[in-house]
Amino acid sequence: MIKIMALDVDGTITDQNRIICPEAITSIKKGIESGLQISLISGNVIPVMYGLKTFLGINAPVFGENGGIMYYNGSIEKFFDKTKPLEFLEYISSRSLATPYFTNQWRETSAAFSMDPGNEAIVSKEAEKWNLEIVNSKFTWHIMNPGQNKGYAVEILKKMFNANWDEILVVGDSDNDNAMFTLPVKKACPDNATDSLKSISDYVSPESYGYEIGDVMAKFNII
Ligand SMILES: O=C(O)COP(=O)(O)O
Repeated sequence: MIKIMALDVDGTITDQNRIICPEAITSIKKGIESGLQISLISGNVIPVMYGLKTFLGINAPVFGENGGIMYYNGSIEKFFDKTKPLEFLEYISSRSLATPYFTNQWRETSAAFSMDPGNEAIVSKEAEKWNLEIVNSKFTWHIMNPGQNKGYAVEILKKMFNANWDEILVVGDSDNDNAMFTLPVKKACPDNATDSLKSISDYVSPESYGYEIGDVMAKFNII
């Protein structure tokens, strides 16, 4: 039986323009009413996650910056530091390889940027030299510390709610969701997910951009 459902945000409960899907909100509400713990794990910043948790009535902790920071029970917990990601961002920006993203003013554990697709290989190589990780959410590139990823957040949820791996269901659509899909949890994705996530999912919904949430819940006998 599924006890915890961890959802990515952008592209999973929203469309390509980040507009939240009303059907996803309804499904989340039904899931919570049926006794499920629902968490959101995003690359986005913690003030946004705090807003989503508050206004959608999310009951479990929410995570920002790909698992680097958590909001729960009125407090924020930071698991990583932003010093090195910011130094790296300064370095690649000074070489005109990247443009810092305005949301960095609210980031506490990582840094975000945009870049020309032609720069991806060189920036990845540089990040490796700096012992940092870069990942793309399809919306933003993120610079993170080693071990900072959405899988780290799922492990925190597992401990917090004393769940077995097979009692956790993750749903995501893009590369920054890979780390939670490599855990021995149940995995589902919308039809708009990357081929790599689809290939390792237990269930690929025919629905996309938030419409899959209700379908996935029905598939796993949640609602
Ligand atoms: O990169 C972002 O800000 C959003 O990322 P998400 O797909 O993890 O929600």
